[in-house]
Amino acid sequence: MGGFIGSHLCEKLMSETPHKVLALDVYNDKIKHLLEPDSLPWAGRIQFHRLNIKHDSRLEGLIKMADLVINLAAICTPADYNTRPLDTIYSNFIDALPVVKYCSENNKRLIHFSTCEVYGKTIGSFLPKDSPLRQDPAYYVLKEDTSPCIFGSIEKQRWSYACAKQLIERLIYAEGAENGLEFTIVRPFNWIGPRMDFIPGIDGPSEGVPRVLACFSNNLLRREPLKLVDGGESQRTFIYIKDAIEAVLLMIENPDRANGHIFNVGNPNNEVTVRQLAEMMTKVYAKVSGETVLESPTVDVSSKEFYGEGYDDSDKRIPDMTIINKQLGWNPKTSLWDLLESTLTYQHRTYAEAIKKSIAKPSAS
Ligand SMILES: NC(=O)c1ccc[n+]([C@@H]2O[C@H](COP(=O)([O-])OP(=O)(O)OC[C@H]3O[C@@H](n4cnc5c(N)ncnc54)[C@H](O)[C@@H]3O)[C@@H](O)[C@H]2O)c1
Ligand SMILES: O=c1ccn([C@@H]2O[C@H](COP(=O)(O)OP(=O)(O)O[C@H]3OC[C@@H](O)[C@H](O)[C@H]3O)[C@@H](O)[C@H]2O)c(=O)[nH]1
Repeated sequence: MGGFIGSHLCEKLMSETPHKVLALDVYNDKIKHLLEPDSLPWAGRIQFHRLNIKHDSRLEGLIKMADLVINLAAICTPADYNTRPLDTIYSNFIDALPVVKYCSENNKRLIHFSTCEVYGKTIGSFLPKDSPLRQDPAYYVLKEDTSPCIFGSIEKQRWSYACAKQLIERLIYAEGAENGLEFTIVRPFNWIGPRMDFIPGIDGPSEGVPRVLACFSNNLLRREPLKLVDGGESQRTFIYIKDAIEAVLLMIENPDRANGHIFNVGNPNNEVTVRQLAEMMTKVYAKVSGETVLESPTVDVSSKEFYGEGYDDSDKRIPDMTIINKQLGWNPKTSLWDLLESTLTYQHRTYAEAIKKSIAKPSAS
């Protein structure tokens, strides 16, 4: 609950609902503004417990106290999947097991965060480059109940994350089928917004590689070219975190319509290639910061150089919205331009000064 999505969810639950939250995480920096000072209107409704779900005897007791458990804890940055595959698999599968078990044994409802990466690559990506079928949505739109999960070979350790998430989904589904666990599985499609990940060298390790929004924000803030991995040809649909949180709230408030379902949560109207994302972020950042655009705003880099051996990629990710639309009547609202404008305004306000200072006064090595 102390990460990017968790912080936005806590904010929503505090400001718009009467719910109480027991927030568990190893860090609380992103929810500090909700915990202090004691005079906040929701003081007493949110409690933070610093614990690692991997090994903490307090976990079962805390689950017993709750009506609903939301599991967001995971390693979920692609730079880790091929470089720390063991940690990635343990985090996304093994460490989630006690949460599922305690929910099942204590008859607690569980909302578990999976990922759109469980779909892997599209069927269309295996067709010849010039095949007209590549234009047919049947070959690329991702549907919860019919699309297959297509991963690369075992050497492509990129898929360690997707595979672990798939197995925990199957386990939760089986707990539902065999033991009556009440569950909802969420598959987020590139949720982005303020507080996502970290800016290397400012509030995270200098050598760290966060997800694309933070990588590109860091480049823009430092006036460096944005790095396009393997030409930036992969496609993604990006959704504003605040739109996505509305969907999670509907799941929380409507158990009868959400239980037993797997939901894609994304914005099919916001599709771009990574290259187009870089171009748009460059324009938006110039607008919100008042700074000029570099002569060469992007630079190509190979995935081996950027992520190391064993990287692979999802080619295209368009969520089918039929199930979430039917069950919860939810639709995303914010355009990519608008969500980048508010997010990059936040990035500029939060980090520009700190970056300037760090450049002027490099830390002693
Ligand atoms: N942001 C997205 O677009 C996206 C997309 C697909 C899936 N997801 C999934 O949503 C969930 C949340 O993602 P996020 O974007 O907020 O990432 P995040 O890294 O900001 O949040 C994850 C949080 O989990 C905590 N955590 C990790 N392991 C823990 C442990 N063993 N014990 C206690 N806390 C632990 C981390 O400290 C962090 O605060 C993850 O399960 C992720 O796989 C997110
Ligand atoms: O600096 C960069 C960073 C990233 N990229 C590219 O941008 C694309 C998006 O990268 P992200 O880091 O946002 O991560 P991905 O979309 O590949 O995966 C994410 O998807 C859903 C979640 O489960 C996870 O948060 C993560 O696995 C990839 O094609 C990546 O290669 C760049 O071209 N340059």
